[in-house]
Amino acid sequence: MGPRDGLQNIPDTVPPDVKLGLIDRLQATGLSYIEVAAFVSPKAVPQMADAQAVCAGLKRRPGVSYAALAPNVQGLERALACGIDELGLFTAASETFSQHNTRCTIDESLQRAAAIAAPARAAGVRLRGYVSCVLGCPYEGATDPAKVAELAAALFELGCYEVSLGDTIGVGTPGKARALLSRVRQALPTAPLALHFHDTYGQALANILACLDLGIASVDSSVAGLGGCPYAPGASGNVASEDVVYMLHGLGIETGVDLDALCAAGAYISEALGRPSGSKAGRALAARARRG
Ligand SMILES: CC(C)(COP(=O)([O-])OP(=O)([O-])OC[C@H]1O[C@@H](n2cnc3c(N)ncnc32)[C@H](O)[C@@H]1OP(=O)([O-])[O-])[C@@H](O)C(=O)NCCC(=O)NCCSC(=O)C[C@@](C)(O)CC(=O)[O-]
Repeated sequence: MGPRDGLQNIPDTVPPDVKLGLIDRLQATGLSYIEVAAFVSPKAVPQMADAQAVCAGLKRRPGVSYAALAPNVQGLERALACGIDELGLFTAASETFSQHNTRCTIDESLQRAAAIAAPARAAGVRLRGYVSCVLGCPYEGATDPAKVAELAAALFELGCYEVSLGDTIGVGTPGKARALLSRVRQALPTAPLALHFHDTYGQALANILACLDLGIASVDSSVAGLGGCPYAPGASGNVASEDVVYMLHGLGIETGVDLDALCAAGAYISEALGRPSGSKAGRALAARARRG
């Protein structure tokens, strides 16, 4: 998620060549999915205004899928013109968040997603779904798990190959995350679900660990722990990719990702942004490398 969720909330403009430098380094790690941009309104998210330039500058590698978000047909058209591989369709399990994030109701967000889905699939673009606020909303508080299950099912109906469940503000704890996923699993026993945890309360890794045995093979993360939605006040970044990979490798789970190369990507973007990396594993491995 680094080049998209990771950067969308950064107030200073990050030039396209810095974003492309990050994408180059991420694709060298063995990652097979990189969310590179969002074809959203530049008034809503100014940092994503250069989505076209970023896509035009990609040095594509075989085996890597380059993805972007699109909230409406205008976003679809811009994305298709850029030859994007995958589009992210997004909705939220909270009416108030939906209004803040996309200026429409939840139903309208699904109608917009439906208007994108058929032409995108006809153009050979894969679809990935997102449900935001699955464990809590910054405006409405607790979320009804049944609503999350209903929205995930609706996104699969539209042809998404996978739906990502987003704890947008990072309020989830392992017990609640597991209970939510168990509830969604009742409705969608075999559906390919992904987890998307923000780490606001330091619970993201624990949440992932608590959910791994419920049929999860896909975890969203941002290198250096960057990220946050501009319409989720107080939320911090995604779980750091380096920390997730360190944990999974420690569990003996193969990811295909080179952790040292991932740490180098995290160090690159942290230096470019002039801030310390939000990844504990990234910082520890860098310190160990300096000690020799
Ligand atoms: C949905 C809208 C467009 C509605 O915004 P709106 O203002 O209601 O849209 P509109 O149709 O009335 O158009 C207003 C202006 O925006 C332009 N416009 C309209 N659409 C586009 C487009 N696609 N690309 C470029 N320009 C666009 C349109 O052309 C017009 O320009 P004007 O005539 O004023 O110059 C807006 O609210 C929006 O773009 N929202 C996206 C917000 C966003 O990107 N949020 C972050 C991503 S979601 C997230 O981070 C959560 C996630 C996925 O990571 C998971 C999790 O953590 O939970």
